[in-house]
Amino acid sequence: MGRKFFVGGNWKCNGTTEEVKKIVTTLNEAKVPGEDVVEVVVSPPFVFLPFVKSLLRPDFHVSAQNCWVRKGGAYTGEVSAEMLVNLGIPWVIIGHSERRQLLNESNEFVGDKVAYALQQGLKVIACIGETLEQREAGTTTAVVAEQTKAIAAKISNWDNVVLAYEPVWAIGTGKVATPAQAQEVHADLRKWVHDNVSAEVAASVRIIYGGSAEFVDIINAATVKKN
Ligand SMILES: O=C[C@H](O)COP(=O)(O)O
Repeated sequence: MGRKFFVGGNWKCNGTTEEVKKIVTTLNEAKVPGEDVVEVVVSPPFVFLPFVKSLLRPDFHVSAQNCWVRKGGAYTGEVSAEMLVNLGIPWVIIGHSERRQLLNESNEFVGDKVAYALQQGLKVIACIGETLEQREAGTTTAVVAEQTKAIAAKISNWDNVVLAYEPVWAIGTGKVATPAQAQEVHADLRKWVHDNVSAEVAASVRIIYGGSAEFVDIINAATVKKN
């Protein structure tokens, strides 16, 4: 069977109760293929998670944007994987470039977080991606391989992992990666997983593009082409 499509929305540190309500109302009215074809996951800030979960249609799911690296305890300001499980939150984003860059989360720390979240029963959207400097230096493949290696070193079961390729130069910059650029890195990544994890995981793991994207009106594009 082919890999199921995956669509995610990271709301980052944005929103008010009113805005969240509006977005969820819009999402609830959206027409999408069934859950057997595409998984739809939205990732509001922690404080809105239970609220969004309670309003969101049941075929769409919620994700946290982060969680603590180990069991909860005296870690002021943190939210543990156990708490997310307790709230019925199925997904968590780990290793987003904003956390890697602004909060100095290292590859190793991200690997530990992914492993701990998976152990607790969460599904993980693990983010990787290169900076503009790294791309221009021709090290994109090596950088994403190194980031993936740090995760692979800590986990043995990839069933609940989605790899999100998020080029840092195409996040909040107004720049977007072309489909060909994203596809090239995805292919390299899948090859890395094949050679370093297993052929089975390489065939089954979902790799998604998570940088900014250009809106393409497929229906209009098809009409123009037809005419
Ligand atoms: O997690 C999503 C990416 O960081 C894309 O963010 P952006 O659409 O704000 O550039």
